This record gives sequence, structure tokens and C-alpha cells, in this order.
Amino acid sequence: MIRLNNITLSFPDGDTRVTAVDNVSLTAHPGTVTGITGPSGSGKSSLLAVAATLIHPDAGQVLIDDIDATRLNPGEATELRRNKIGIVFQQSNLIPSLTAREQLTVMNELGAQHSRRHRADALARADVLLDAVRLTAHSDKRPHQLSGGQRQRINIARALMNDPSVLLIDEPTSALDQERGASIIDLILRLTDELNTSTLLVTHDLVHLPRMHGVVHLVDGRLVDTVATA
Ligand SMILES: Nc1ncnc2c1ncn2[C@@H]1O[C@H](COP(=O)(O)OP(=O)(O)OP(=O)(O)O)[C@@H](O)[C@H]1O
Repeated sequence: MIRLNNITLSFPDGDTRVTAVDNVSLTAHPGTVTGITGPSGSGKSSLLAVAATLIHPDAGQVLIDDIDATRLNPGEATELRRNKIGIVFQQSNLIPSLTAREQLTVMNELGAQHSRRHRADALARADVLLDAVRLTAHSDKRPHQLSGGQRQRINIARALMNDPSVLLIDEPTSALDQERGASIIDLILRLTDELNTSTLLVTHDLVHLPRMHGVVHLVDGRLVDTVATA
């Protein structure tokens, strides 16, 4: 579960500061997808970065499975992120020289020795996830041999490699046409259900919102509306 309590975040802007996120609270339960929407510049990506523990907020708490990430030192926060949070960034950052399977197994090589899986376990996990995202037949292909939708599926599978309880996804459909976008949303809904993740999904694509379990709407960094949908 992820709970954001009264998050405020500002950035320096000349002599003043711009408030990117203004006193926002939300909770996402396991097995649910919460959409975060709002106009450009409304603070969606900033809020996701705070949830990911990549940016420390000016005020507020980030509770991941009841651990307050804002009280951890940088090393502890990195460990928490590695073990409990899967992140799919807006920009795909697949490594050009690696196959689809290696994009996943390389996750296991990063981070502290004690938290790594045995190589055979990592391979087995990668194959389960490649199957879950329907890419088994493409396991040995490199990014340039795959479509945009297939690359996005690998990004999602990779974020799930360490079995996170929280899945954070920024604009997963922005580079895809409507049909491929809808199929990525299908995938995220299914994996959230099967793997019981608490998923936050940033999107400005309103067509997908009715399919989510809840939606929060940001304007100028403030939460203006919370809607339970499904
Ligand atoms: N690193 C930064 N330094 C300074 N200001 C920033 C930084 N990141 C974001 N901002 C500002 O914070 C506000 C919120 O930006 P953010 O990227 O979170 O919005 P967004 O809703 O994700 O926008 P978009 O839909 O265009 O991606 C904006 O005013 C933006 O200019």
C-alpha cells in the first residue's frame, strides 16, 4: 500500500519558488489502479517522483507499507525503492544492447549483493514476467527489433522484477495509438490484480480513466477532485 499524506513540493524559480505539489494526500490499496490526471504542469510527474522516493518533499509523509520513506537516510531509501517500488518512467530507458530477457535480469545485478536473487531464480522470474506481458516469443530480441508497445511492455515487466508492492507509471500510453494504449492499460489493470500491487498511473488521456479504481485530479499542484470509479 502507498499513502501520501499532505505532500508539498516546491522548486527554486529565480528569487522565489514554484509550488509543484500543494498539500496533496492520497491512498492506493493493493490490487487497485489510481489514475493521476490534470493539465500540463499541474504536478503529476512531481507527485510521482515524491511517491517514488526520488525527490524529498518539503512537507508531508510517504508511507510505503507503513514505512515512512521521508524519514529514511538515502541508503535506506534506495533499499526501500529497490525492494518495494517498481517505476516505469515516461521516457523508456531500455539498454540498446540487451535482449528483452536481459533487460529484466540486469535488474538483479544492480543493488546490494545480499538482496540479489540467485541467477537461476532471476531468469525464472524474468520468464514468468515476459509471459505475463505476452512477450515470451520476443525474449531474445533487442529494443530496436520491437514495437513501441512491446518496449513499453518490457518497461512494465522490468519494473515488476523485484516483486514490488507499489507500481508507479508515468504516461504509459503517450507514445502509442489509441488501440495499443488501451491494451497497455488492460495489461496494467491485469498485472495490478494478479500481483496485488498498489498502482499509481499518471495520464492525461481521459479515455482510460473510467477503467481505473480511483482518479485524482490535480490543478496547479492542488488536488481538486477524487473520484472512485470502478
Ligand atoms: N526540476 C524542476 N525544477 C523547477 N521546476 C520544476 C521542476 N520539475 C517540475 N517543475 C515545475 O513544477 C510544476 C509541475 O511540473 P510537473 O512536471 O510535475 O507537471 P506535470 O503535470 O507532470 O506536467 P506534464 O503533463 O507536462 O508532464 C511545473 O510548474 C514545472 O515547471
